Amino acid sequence: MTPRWTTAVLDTNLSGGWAVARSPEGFLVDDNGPLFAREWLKSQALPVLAEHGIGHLDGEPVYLLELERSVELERCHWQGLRTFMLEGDHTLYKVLGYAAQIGTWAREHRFCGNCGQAMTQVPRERAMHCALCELRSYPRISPSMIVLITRGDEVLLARSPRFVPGVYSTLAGFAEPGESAEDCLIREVREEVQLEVKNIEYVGSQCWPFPHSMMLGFHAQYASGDIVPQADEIEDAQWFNVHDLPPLPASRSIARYLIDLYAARRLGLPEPVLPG
Ligand SMILES: NC(=O)C1=CN([C@@H]2O[C@H](COP(=O)(O)OP(=O)(O)OC[C@H]3O[C@@H](n4cnc5c(N)ncnc54)[C@H](O)[C@@H]3O)[C@@H](O)[C@H]2O)C=CC1
Ligand SMILES: [Mg+2]
Ligand SMILES: [Zn+2]
Repeated sequence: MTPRWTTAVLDTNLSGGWAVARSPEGFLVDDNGPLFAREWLKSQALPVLAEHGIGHLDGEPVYLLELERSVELERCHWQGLRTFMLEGDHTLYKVLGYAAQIGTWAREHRFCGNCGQAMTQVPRERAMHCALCELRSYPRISPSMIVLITRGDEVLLARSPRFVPGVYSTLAGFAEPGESAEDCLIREVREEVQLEVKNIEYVGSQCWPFPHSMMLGFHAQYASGDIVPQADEIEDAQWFNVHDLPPLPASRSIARYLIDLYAARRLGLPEPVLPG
């Protein structure tokens, strides 16, 4: 089956296609959603910082207008990426997630980090280029480990003070330079709950464009130790029985998938599908 959405570096000098507009307040939306006829959108005198050709949706070219600030447009409002993740068409969320990552990265690489000159978009490649010192900057992706630790029928779930009240999730953390995925996982688990784990197994991954994480999902078994939650980062951490789980993260998150997958296997239920 041909995928509905494929990324590409499109020539912004060509006309036509769809466009999405993004400001610090999210994506512009009208009654038909966030996709607008590009020529119409470009005629709206928006404060465009940069335009990026980002790919094809159902065969049609899609562009991003990255705006300096949000503006009022009749019958339109602004909607954050998280809302698109939580509800609505998953393919559209993938388009917007990609657009958000490209928009953020290009915005944050307008000037060369090496010599300070203004950078320009490279034609036909997703890169920013400095003509003075030849530095090329590519989109930033931050690998993060996420792990479900289990002990028989029990799973270890924790709360960050940033979570919605009541919700518990798996442990996660960013890789540091010099670490393997496993090193990172072991360090994060020690830092956040002071436990040791064994039999680490890779399960699957997910792009998490908030703002540029690549989630690498693992399952690990409890080896030793007593839970000691990390001050400030972890508000509470507990063992929960798979028959009696607390409120869990959003269904499209890999955190939820890791929990649902383990629970399904323990309870002999059909396995969930990893949301991309
Ligand atoms: N898709 C999913 O199911 C889930 C995704 N996540 C994501 O995983 C990521 C890591 O989770 P946390 O527990 O918040 O991370 P963490 O345990 O590493 O702590 C966050 C801290 O790391 C630092 N940090 C921020 N960006 C960084 C970067 N790019 N590289 C290195 N350090 C950085 C900051 O000091 C920040 O306060 C976050 O982006 C979070 O949104 C977390 C849980 C579930
Ligand atoms: Mg963490
Ligand atoms: Zn430079």
